Parts: sequence; C-alpha cells; structure tokens
Amino acid sequence: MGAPVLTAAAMRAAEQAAIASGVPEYDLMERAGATAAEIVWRAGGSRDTLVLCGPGNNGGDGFVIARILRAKGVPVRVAALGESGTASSLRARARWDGPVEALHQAKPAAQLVDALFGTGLTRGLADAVAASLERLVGRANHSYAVDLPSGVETDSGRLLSPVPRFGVCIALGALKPAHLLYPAADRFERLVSVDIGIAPSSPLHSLAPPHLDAPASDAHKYSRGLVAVIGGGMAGAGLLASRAAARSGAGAVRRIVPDADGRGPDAIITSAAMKVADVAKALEDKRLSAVLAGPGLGRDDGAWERLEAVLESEHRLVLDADALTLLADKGPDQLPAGAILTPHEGEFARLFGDVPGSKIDKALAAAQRSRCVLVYKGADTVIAAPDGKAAVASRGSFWLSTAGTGDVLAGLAAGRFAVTGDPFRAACEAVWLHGEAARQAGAAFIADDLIERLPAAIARRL
Ligand SMILES: NC(=O)C1=CN([C@@H]2O[C@H](COP(=O)(O)OP(=O)(O)OC[C@H]3O[C@@H](n4cnc5c(N)ncnc54)[C@H](OP(=O)(O)O)[C@@H]3O)[C@@H](O)[C@H]2O)[C@@H](O)CC1
Ligand SMILES: [K+]
Repeated sequence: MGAPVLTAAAMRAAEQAAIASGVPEYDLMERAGATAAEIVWRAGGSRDTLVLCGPGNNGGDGFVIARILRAKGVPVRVAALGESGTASSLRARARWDGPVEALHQAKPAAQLVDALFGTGLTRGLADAVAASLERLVGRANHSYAVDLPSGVETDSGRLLSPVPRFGVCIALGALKPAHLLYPAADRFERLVSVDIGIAPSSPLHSLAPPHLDAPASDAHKYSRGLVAVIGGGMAGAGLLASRAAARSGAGAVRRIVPDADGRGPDAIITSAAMKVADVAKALEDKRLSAVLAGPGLGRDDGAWERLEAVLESEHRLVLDADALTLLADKGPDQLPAGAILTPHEGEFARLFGDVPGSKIDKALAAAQRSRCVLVYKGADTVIAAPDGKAAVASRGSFWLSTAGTGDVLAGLAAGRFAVTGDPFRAACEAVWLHGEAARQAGAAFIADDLIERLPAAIARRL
C-alpha cells in the first residue's frame, strides 16, 4: 500500500485521536513546525527568509518555523495576515520574539515560506492576499508551502483563488487529496511528506509500487493467464492492447477479430470471428482468465452485439473505450459487476453523469454504483473499488497524453487481471507499470514505445 491520503475531516479526526491519546495539540504544532524548519534549513542554510503566517494553525506552524530558523542563525522576517485565532497559533505567535509585518507591506526575500492557510481554508483568498502571495513567491528563489499551497481546496485539489507555483510542498502528518489531484498537484515541483507523530489511516492511498511474482516452476501458459482481446473495425487499437497484454506477464493472448489480418507478433494468436456466434464460441473457452473489449471495437450494431456476447460470457472483464461508450448509450445498468472499467473524463461523464465531489469521490461513487473497479484516468488517475478503497496515481509523465496509451493501459489491466484474478490489485499494478514504462521511455514517446519498456518495468518489481 502507498501512503495514506486523508481529507481535511479525516485529518482533524486523526489529530483529535492523537490529542485524546495524550499528545497536546500544541505539541503537534511544535513537531510540525520543527520538521518543516529542518527541511527549509537543510536546503537553504542561512538564506534570507520570509515566513507568511495566516490566522489559523497553519499560521501557527509558520511562527514555529520562523522561531526555529532564527535560533539557527537564519535571518528571518515574519509577515502575518491579521491576528492569530486559535489557542495553539496564539501560543506559537507569543513565542516568536521578532517583529510581525503586515502581509501587504512585506518585502520579498530569497526564501519564502507560505504558512497562510492549510486544511482549514474554506474559500478563496481575497484578491489582495492572493496578489501578495503571488508577488512574494514570484520574487523568491526558493519557496515552500507548509502543508498545502494557500488557495487550494484540500479535498478536491481545486484552486479556490490563483495559486503560485512553489518549489516544495511539505505535507504535514499525511498526504491530502490536493497533494495528488490536479490542478493543485501542479502548484509545486516537489512533495515532501513528514511524520508529525499522528498515526493516519485511510481507505485512500497514493499508488504504491507493486510487488510482482515471477512464474512458479510448474507454470505454463494457461496457468499464467490466457487473455482474449475482442477487436473490431479499428485493428490498431486492439493490437496495441493485445501487445501490452502479451508483455504484462500473462501466459498467452488471443486476438478475436472480424478478419484474420495477419498483423501483430507471432506470439499473439489471431482468430477470425466474423459472426457474433463465432465470438460467443471463442469465449466458451474455459481457460480464458480475462477478456478485454473496447479498444478498436467500433460503435456500430455489430460492435454492440460482440460486446453483448462478452457481457454474457461471465469471464473476468476489462471494458475500455468503445465498450464504455456503447454501454453509456445502451444503459450503464448493464455494466457487469466485478469488471475493471477504464474511462477517461469524457467516458466517465457519459457513463455516470455529473457525480458530485472530488475526482476521488466520483470514482468511488461510480465503483459502488457499478460494483466494478474504476480506473478513472487522467494526469491524476484514481483507482476505486466498490468496497470503498481507492488509490491515486499522480505526478507521472504528462507525455502519456498521446494516442494509444489508453489502449496499452487497458491491455495491461487485462493481462494483470488474468495473472492475479483480483480486479483492484490488477488495476493498481497496471497503472503503476504504465507510469513506470512512461518514465523509462522519457519524452516524446509513442504508445508502442511503452510496450517495449514493460518487461523492464516488471523486472523492477519482482
Ligand atoms: N491536523 C493536524 O494534525 C495538524 C495540523 N496542523 C496545521 O493546522 C492546519 C489547519 O489549521 P486550521 O484548521 O486552523 O486551518 P488553517 O488552514 O490554518 O486556516 C483556518 C483559518 O483561516 C480562516 N480562513 C479560511 N479561509 C480563509 C480565507 N480564504 N481568507 C481568510 N481567512 C480564511 C478560518 O476562519 P473562517 O473565516 O473560515 O472562520 C480560520 O481562521 C494544517 O493545515 C496544518 O498546517 C499542525 O499545526 C499540527 C497538526
Ligand atoms: K500553506
């Protein structure tokens, strides 16, 4: 499992649990401030520093940071937004024995620490405050956001007012959704998560590198998983998916297509299934461990009939692309429980409509409603299971925004589903391997390049 991700409310509950177990709230603030100060000091030594402090506990952290940096000999100034309004922040402010400037009058410094707002932000910053923050971050050579960049909504990652881009974001105690969801996740270059002595637990995690197994000594192609990819008119997309499935660690891949076109590597068996009855017959093979439908399937009546045969087959299913569009048209109630669905934003909206909440909330609601594992794709990808657990993959390569990468992901998901038999685990493994293949491929790659990188990505996790 990756690092736990806590909403603002879950974070408050974790904080309350720590307080109930005997750790005073102010001790948490001192720990948070000391840990953040250590990070700033290690990177910046005695650079001229300006700390911006807000009215709540985020601001309290800022006063602790300022005090500790100053004690280390760092030239520190503090600029505050109004008075401190919580018991702990008042205490932290009282221990700062330097002057406090008004935010709008503060002069820039080489190093800027933003402790204006954290998880308690309830609305966008006033224009003048947002402008001061933008000006001071823009003039600093090094900038740090304490817990969150001020202006981002903790649970959704939305920007409630303009937010400048920071060098480092120091997540206190646990990750929050805004550390992983865009656009907030793009408001800092580097994310550091620090322990402040609370024990966060959550059904929501950042996506962790998977632990994969090499085949056992008695493995054979069927025991390792036989994948069928149901193709249609657009052979290329189905081929990309088939080739990704073939390099996913599964034992064998069959392409079931209208015409035996002779394309693809020799290791992939292509069977011609002209009629729906032929598709249904091909799906009668009990050795099939997972079936993928969608990439290149088409959207005409013939495609729908082939998809119906897939839905009736009772295999483990991965549904992507055209399959999702067809299901959105024909009625999402026909979504087969237990499948993996891999919609991008448009497909998600067509299938489930306007679901309220953050991207994580939307994915979880859709998973619950469909009783499927959702891989809600994008620059941030949310993998959600019907039982309420979710993983968020973020901060990967933006070069993945190119044709065919979705087909590769779908093929990978089918392959890993065939190997593991567990849809959530398979989806997490597929998303991680996809991201790792992109990382290895570097820049300006095409979807085919990702497939070539999959064996090395898998080898890293054995
Ligand atoms: N959880 C933990 O374990 C620990 C948490 N810690 C730290 O506490 C932080 C959370 O602190 P917090 O709850 O006091 O909220 P915070 O972000 O400081 O702001 C709230 C204040 O701002 C106000 N306000 C809101 N929006 C506004 C706006 N647009 N413009 C102007 N004002 C606005 C709001 O008042 P309101 O007007 O909404 O009534 C309230 O006064 C967290 O991020 C972390 O840094 C650590 O110290 C230790 C352990
Ligand atoms: K902040």
